[in-house]
Amino acid sequence: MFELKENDDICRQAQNSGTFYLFHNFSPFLQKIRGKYLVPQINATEIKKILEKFRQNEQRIEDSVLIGCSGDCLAYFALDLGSMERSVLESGLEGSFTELQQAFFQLDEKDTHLLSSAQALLRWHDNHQYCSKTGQPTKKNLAGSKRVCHSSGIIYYPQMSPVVITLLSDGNRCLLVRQASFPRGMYSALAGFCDVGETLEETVRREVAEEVGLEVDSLWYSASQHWPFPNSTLMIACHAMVQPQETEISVNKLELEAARWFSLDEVVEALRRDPRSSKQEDGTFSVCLPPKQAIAHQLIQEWIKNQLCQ
Ligand SMILES: NC(=O)c1ccc[n+]([C@@H]2O[C@H](COP(=O)([O-])OP(=O)(O)OC[C@H]3O[C@@H](n4cnc5c(N)ncnc54)[C@H](O)[C@@H]3O)[C@@H](O)[C@H]2O)c1
Ligand SMILES: [Mg+2]
Repeated sequence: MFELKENDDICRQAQNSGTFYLFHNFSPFLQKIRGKYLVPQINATEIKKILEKFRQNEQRIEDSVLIGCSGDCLAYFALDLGSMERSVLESGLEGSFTELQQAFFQLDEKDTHLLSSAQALLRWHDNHQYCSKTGQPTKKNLAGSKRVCHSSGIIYYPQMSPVVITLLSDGNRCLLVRQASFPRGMYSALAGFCDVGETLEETVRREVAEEVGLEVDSLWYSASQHWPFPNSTLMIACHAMVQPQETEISVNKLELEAARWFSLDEVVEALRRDPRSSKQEDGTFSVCLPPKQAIAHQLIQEWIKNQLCQ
């Protein structure tokens, strides 16, 4: 990856043997076969044919960005054809440009990872076309790993915002929260963006105090994931404990709609429930939890495992 990022000539060669994922205004090109989404992988020759068919300059392939590399050094690229007519492209390519969020939870792990990195990188380039100091256009290197303002020499690198997500426990129960924007009935672990200069531990303690008014006693790291919604974040997942005698919650209603402690049985039952069928006969929604693709799900699974091992 380093050579591909740093050397435009090597990257150009890799484009000729690489695999491309197409987007249109940040929506990936997908095919739906027997109810399942497939992510077509297109090679450089096919991309050039598509560009030729739609009377686009072959050079447009150089607008693509590098999003990864396979074990046997096959490079993956993403190309956004947003300036072209969407419906014409779709009928020519026999598939459709689908909102990432719509397909995300039905795709294979490798595809979700590549498509979310691709969308984040394409968005970053779209938002950084001008130097914020000089106002002059910036130019991307071939791989898309940076943009340079040739007037000031400033180099811009793609960024993600760090977010901590914490599953809080009092030893017997775990704390789950919901924002008004979550799907009905859905509860998740408590999340918050890192402030500049903060350590992850400080963010966990501050967010827990701000959102539910509790004091974290101890915490430990679990895992991380890139999360593309609504913008590119690096989710850093932690477990944390409060003292069992200090569990009274004070919900910050500006940030959360609700927060409460859940027993092991309640969590196990909620995890079994399909979020799509959590609506009850009286119109209310049963508690449901994030799907397996979200790191919150992994934290909850780990907590259950720990409780069962006690
Ligand atoms: N993958 C998962 O399992 C999972 C679960 C829960 C939340 N999340 C994600 O975590 C993210 C953060 O959670 P939250 O909304 O509770 O955060 P939060 O508690 O920090 O509240 C969001 C507010 O923080 C401010 N903010 C500070 N820095 C920001 C930045 N860089 N970008 C946007 N807003 C910023 C804004 O005022 C925003 O309204 C969300 O984007 C959400 O999608 C992911
Ligand atoms: Mg939050």
